Amino acid sequence: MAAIHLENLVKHFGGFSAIKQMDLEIRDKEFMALLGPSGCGKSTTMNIIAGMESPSSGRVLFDGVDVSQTPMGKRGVGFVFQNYAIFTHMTVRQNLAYGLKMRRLPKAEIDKAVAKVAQLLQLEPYLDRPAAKLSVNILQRLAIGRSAAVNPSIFLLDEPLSNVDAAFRAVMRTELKHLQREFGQTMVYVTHDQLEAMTMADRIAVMDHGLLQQVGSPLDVYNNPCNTFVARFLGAPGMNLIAGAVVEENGKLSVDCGPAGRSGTLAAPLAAGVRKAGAKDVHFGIRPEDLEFAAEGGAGLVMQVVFVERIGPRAILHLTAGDRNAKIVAENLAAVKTGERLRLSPRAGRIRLFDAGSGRAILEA
Ligand SMILES: Nc1ncnc2c1ncn2[C@@H]1O[C@H](COP(=O)(O)OP(=O)(O)OP(=O)(O)O)[C@@H](O)[C@H]1O
Repeated sequence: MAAIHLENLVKHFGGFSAIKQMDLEIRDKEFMALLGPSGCGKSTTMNIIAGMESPSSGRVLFDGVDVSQTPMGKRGVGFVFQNYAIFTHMTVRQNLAYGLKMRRLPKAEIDKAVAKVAQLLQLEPYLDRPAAKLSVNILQRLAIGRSAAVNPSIFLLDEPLSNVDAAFRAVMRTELKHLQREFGQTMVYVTHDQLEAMTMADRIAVMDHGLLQQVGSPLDVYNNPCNTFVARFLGAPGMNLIAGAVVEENGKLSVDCGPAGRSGTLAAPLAAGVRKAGAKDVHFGIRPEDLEFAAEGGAGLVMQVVFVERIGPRAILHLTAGDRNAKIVAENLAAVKTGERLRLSPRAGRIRLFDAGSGRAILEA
């Protein structure tokens, strides 16, 4: 068992609060990504879990036991940083065996563990090479392998792929997930790259300005962001958020998005949520892949194409209507031209509304 509980965590550096308040449960054997923009407090959180920093207040519990005062070396966590810490005077095999030797394990056991990690991380061809001669990609793979070899029940990785090239990063995303399944560790993974978080994590903890914004499965946080920060931060491009005002006509609610026009009638559960919240000024949220072309004369927003960004078979259309902006992502947009006016309607069930004042999502009722 290796569940982690961060309880009422706060961290100040002098007068600056890097973590304002944080409560987070990381389940045993879970792959949890800490995701957020630079400076939001991800590494500080990770360092507190590792024992490299102590919290200003609050507690860190491993399986219900308070480890807040336990020194790093006694916490039994593996840690891999952005900058690989490898002994360059040793071979790959010696690096992989290092932690196991320190634990004075029998040679046969060390050999077995090294062979397993080398196979999982595809380090077999390099085993007898000096680490000093390895490429950056392989060095980082070795850094991960060296920490994994001792099979810590908690494995912390802080931006481990940010220095490796894009193709290798894609390979490592799969390998890391595989490694975690194979070893059954609780893995906490710090990244500002949503693709890494979305592809590997069981759950994502989204942070901003030292505060936890939302925790959930990748699909849940993507589909149901709790506020406008999460809505914008996840997705490439992020969710469209078009300023609007709720209007009621014949007992039906829709959103008037000013120069972009009026949305269709809101579905009953969302309309009930708007009524319950008493929301008036809102952000009309729709993912760029959830805006479809609508028939002329029908309901929907009308916006003009200002830029067509082609990415292979897909394109991102940049749209505007007065001071309102939006983007669509779709395939087969070859015929669309800059300057064209498009009528757009959201895919059924995909509209999200956020209170304009607080930025919080308006939930269905
Ligand atoms: N030892 C320190 N002394 C003073 N300020 C610090 C210290 N460590 C971190 N900070 C500040 O705390 C804030 C959070 O830093 P942290 O490294 O946790 O952010 P992050 O989300 O991991 O971002 P990045 O990806 O850029 O490292 C930043 O503003 C940083 O400058």
